Amino acid sequence: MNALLLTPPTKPVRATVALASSKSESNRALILDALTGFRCQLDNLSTARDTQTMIRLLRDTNAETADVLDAGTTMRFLTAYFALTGQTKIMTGTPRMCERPIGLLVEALRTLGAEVTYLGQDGYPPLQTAGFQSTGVSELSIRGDVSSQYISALAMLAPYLPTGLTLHLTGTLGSVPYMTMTLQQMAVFGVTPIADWTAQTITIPAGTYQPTTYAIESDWSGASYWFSTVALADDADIELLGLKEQSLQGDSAIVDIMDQLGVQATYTGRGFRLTKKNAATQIEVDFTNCPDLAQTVAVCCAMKGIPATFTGIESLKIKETDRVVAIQNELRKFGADLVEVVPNERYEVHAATASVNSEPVQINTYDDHRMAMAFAPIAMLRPVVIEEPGVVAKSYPSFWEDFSQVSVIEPVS
Ligand SMILES: O=C(O)C1=C[C@@H](OP(=O)(O)O)[C@@H](O)[C@H](O)C1
Ligand SMILES: C=C(OP(=O)(O)O)C(=O)O
Repeated sequence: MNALLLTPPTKPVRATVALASSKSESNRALILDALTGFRCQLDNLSTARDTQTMIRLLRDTNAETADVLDAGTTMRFLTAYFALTGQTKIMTGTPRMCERPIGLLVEALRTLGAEVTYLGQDGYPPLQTAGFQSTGVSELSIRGDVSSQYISALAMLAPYLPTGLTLHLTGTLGSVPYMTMTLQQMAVFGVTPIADWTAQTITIPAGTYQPTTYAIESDWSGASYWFSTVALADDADIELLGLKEQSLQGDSAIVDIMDQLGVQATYTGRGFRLTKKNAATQIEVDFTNCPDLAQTVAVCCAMKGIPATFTGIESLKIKETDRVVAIQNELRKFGADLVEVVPNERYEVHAATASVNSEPVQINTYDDHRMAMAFAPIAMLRPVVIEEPGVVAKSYPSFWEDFSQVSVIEPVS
């Protein structure tokens, strides 16, 4: 087995980290650029595999098949792109990707006039797009409580429909900042949608994106592991480069969450400096709008011994793995847990009980980059072995190189 042993620092933690840039912002910018005929200048595109896959698949116009691997945004955004631009393409991905639902998006694309056929199980990839003939539909309803990626995908393509599109979102909305990010990026590229979050409608006018220059910000989801590192270390001072004071990314919510877990974040003009402060004795967090932070915060609370109540984590079950189960399995190795107290609604994080100076604990990563990165900060307290560490390539390929600034890392078999 391929694994890394991470051991606790022997001196105060000091680091300056050039974070990976946001794969979410990058993947939107790439779709918008493609719709201008690739005439934009995109700066600081992410090195994340999800973004590199998007670049490759957009360029490879003659290929019959687009294999997105495990990239959710790439699957959802490209399905809408190929379907509504009338291209014939087989969309597929890893076995897990073929278990992640796409039925709501396909239904919407068919309503608009796209020909989409499932090649395996209905509602899931693989599928084939094969032409577009507008039905003239200019309004549709879609659930907003499964994945915001379906809505972002439709919104980005909507200006190219004959009369634009009004989306009526039903149910309790999740991941709203990701939709806002989409709409704000569309506006930068020259088409401005109007969202009414109370009425749960988004109106996108017909139009065309204009060539522009766009610079991608560093990734706040990737920043979260550094906040947790500071929260768990005895003495830490870390600067994260490339983050903006006002971000498009909802995961910048990590600043307020970690403020309660003992991390002071101060804007430096080129990013954020993280230092230590007093922590709360218990916390309550709703992850509806920032689901990718749940693993980071669960591990941090458990290891700091701060009891926490979590809501808004239902969508974790349909991500790279069932993240609720994965967190539970791995936290239990430390005597901690994530306990479902109200089914599908409310969870409690129970603190770790395992003593700190014992043998390394082996962490399974479930083909999920965030499992590897969320559990790594435990190395501030005790040795851990992270299995299949290469999973980080999905969003943050240089994570281990960066983490070697704060922990001794050695390969083990
Ligand atoms: O649009 C995006 O870039 C994303 C939206 C979120 O997914 P859901 O909308 O499925 O929650 C998030 O978890 C994912 O990592 C990236
Ligand atoms: C859920 C994630 O990504 P995606 O849905 O794009 O695969 C993630 O990066 O945590």
